[in-house]
Order: sequence, then C-alpha cells, then structure tokens
Amino acid sequence: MTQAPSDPVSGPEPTAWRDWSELAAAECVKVPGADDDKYTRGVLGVVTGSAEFPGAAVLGVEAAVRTGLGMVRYLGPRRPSRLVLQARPEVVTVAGRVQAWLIGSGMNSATRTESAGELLAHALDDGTPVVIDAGALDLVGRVTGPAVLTPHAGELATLLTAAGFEVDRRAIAAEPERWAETAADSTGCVVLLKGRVTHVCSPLRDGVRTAARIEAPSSWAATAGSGDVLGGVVGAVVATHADEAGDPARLVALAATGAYVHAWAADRASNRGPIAALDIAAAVPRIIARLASGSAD
Ligand SMILES: NC(=O)C1=CN([C@@H]2O[C@H](COP(=O)(O)OP(=O)(O)OC[C@H]3O[C@@H](n4cnc5c(N)ncnc54)[C@H](O)[C@@H]3O)[C@@H](O)[C@H]2O)[C@@H](O)CC1
Ligand SMILES: Nc1ncnc2c1ncn2[C@@H]1O[C@H](COP(=O)(O)OP(=O)(O)O)[C@@H](O)[C@H]1O
Repeated sequence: MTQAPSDPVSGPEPTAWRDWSELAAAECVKVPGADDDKYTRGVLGVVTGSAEFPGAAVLGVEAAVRTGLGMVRYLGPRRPSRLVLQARPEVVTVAGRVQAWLIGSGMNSATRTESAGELLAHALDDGTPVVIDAGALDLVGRVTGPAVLTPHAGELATLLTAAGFEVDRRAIAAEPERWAETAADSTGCVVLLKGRVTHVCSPLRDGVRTAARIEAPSSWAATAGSGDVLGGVVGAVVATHADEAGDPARLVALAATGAYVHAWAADRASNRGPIAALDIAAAVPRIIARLASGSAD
C-alpha cells in the first residue's frame, strides 16, 4: 500500500494500489470501551445541505450516526436543520468542539449563502481534520489541517480544471488512478475518487504515496444521495480516529475503510435488488458489527 521512496535515477515507481480488505477495514473500526463517553468516542461537526438540497444533510448525518461515533453537531440552514432533527433527535445543533468536520454535501458553490460560507470557513480554518464533499470542493485552497476530498469524476474534473489541468469527466473515468494521484499532489490532500471502483490516495511526499482501492460488489449504489451517505460514513470514521488523521497513510486507511463500509452496506441492503441511499445508511451497523467482531457471517 505504501510506496517505497523513489529511485533518484529512474524516477518514481508506479503507485502500488492496495485492494482494501476486510482485515484492513476492521483495523480502523473503534469499539467503545468501559471508560469511553460521547466525547472520547469523537464528535463530528457537519456543515452540509442547503435550501436546494436539504435531503443531503439528512443522509450524511444518518450515515454518520449509523457508523458509530460519540455525537454529531449539525450546523446549517433552518430547513435542513429541522429535517435532520426530525430524523435524528440525538443530533445537537449548537456550535462547540468537534474532532472532525464533514462539509459540502448538498451545497452548490455557485449559490452558497454568506452564512454557509462563514460556517465552511470556520470548519476549514482551525486545523481540525475535514472531509470535503461536493459544494465545498472549491474551498480546497483554504484547508489548514488533514483533509479528505470525496469527489466523483465530474467534481474532480471541475477541481482539476480550476487548478489548470486540461481534463474532463470522461478522461478521469478512463484513468482514475492517474487523476486521483494528480489531484492529491496538486491539493496536498487525501483524495477519495468515487465510482464502481473507489480510489483513495495521499499526496506523494518524499517519494512515498499510500494508495488503496475498493471495488464495489455491485452497482446498485449508483443512486442519488449515495455519495452523501458515503460522506457521513467517512466523516464518522475520521472523527473516531482524529488523533491519527495527521498521518497521510492513516488518513488513507480511514477513508478507504469508509468506502469499504459504504460499498458492503450497499451490497447488504440491496440483496441483488434496487436500493435507496437511506437503505445504505441503515445497513451500515451490520457491516460495522461484522468488522468489529472479526468474523464473517
Ligand atoms: N437528496 C439530496 O439532497 C441530494 C443531493 N445531492 C447534492 O446535489 C449536489 C449536486 O450533485 P451532482 O453530483 O448531481 O452535481 P454535478 O453538478 O456534479 O453533476 C451534474 C451533472 O450531471 C449532468 N446531468 C444532470 N442530469 C442528467 C441526466 N438526467 N442525464 C445525464 N446527465 C445529467 C449535468 O449536466 C451536470 O453536468 C451536490 O451538492 C450533492 O451533494 C445529490 O447527492 C443527490 C441527492
Ligand atoms: N457504478 C457504480 N457501482 C457501484 N458504486 C457506485 C457506482 N457509481 C457510483 N457509485 C458509488 O455511489 C456513490 C455516488 O456518489 P455521488 O456521485 O457523489 O452521488 P450523489 O451526489 O447522488 O450522492 C459513491 O459512493 C460511489 O462510489
């Protein structure tokens, strides 16, 4: 998974992409202990949703709660806030300390309100680990702490084009490894590029890159809101391991575990038939339980 330092004569070795296994994912699931409380388990701050896309906020929060963590603090506009509380009354909607942030799902960078912009800036400015999705990807230049970007191919094309690369969605889908690496190197962030095969990699530092891939067992997860659910899962895994997020190899491991849990929750929910995004979130606890117990069922 982790690349050896490059040979100064022949140049960097091609990246070794590690297929993320059940064993590797299990190692990134934290089971609460007798001394744990809701704060030691990790709090995820969530700035997602908008008047246009309130449902994305519900999906991400639902998925985070189902993945297992101490608490979710949701900070957003009134409508998504109300819907989040209707679905999940345990969510807290006042500001306070968090161990990680999930931002951007269900937002549109072109129509963002001033108050949404202020919440996003707050999440990005204090060095806390952050998972950046959809309508906050344009703010990648403001990242101050460990960050995971979670674009689909279209969003990655927009991000890379803004950074001066000539690439479109189709080219990224044709060479996902190359463009995930390019985006990680260009932004300095861990990149999780979504698709039937999800690619997760760190930037190349001192000739070392960590890279993992997760192949979904079916394509039923290609449905609206599925990526919003993924954001919640990854956010929860990062929040419960926030002290490790500064290590790019660990951050890749945490993000890859989120993608693994999402892909297998979708498979479990689907049972070879169609699913809705919320079904994926509902199946997440069974995948976490299986990873936590260390036994396949
Ligand atoms: N329930 C919700 O609240 C949902 C919110 N979502 C949010 O919606 C926002 C936009 O995400 P997207 O990934 O959709 O936006 P993008 O702007 O990345 O993708 C839209 C692209 O899809 C193309 N397109 C749209 N309809 C099409 C069709 N029927 N056939 C072929 N191409 C079509 C458009 O031309 C455009 O290029 C994000 O903030 C995301 O988080 C989505 O996750 C869907 C569910
Ligand atoms: N063909 C596919 N097979 C399996 N999973 C897929 C496929 N296409 C997309 N996915 C997964 O579904 C999710 C879609 O995310 P995204 O494109 O952001 O959708 P949305 O914006 O509607 O939430 C991602 O987790 C991605 O990996």
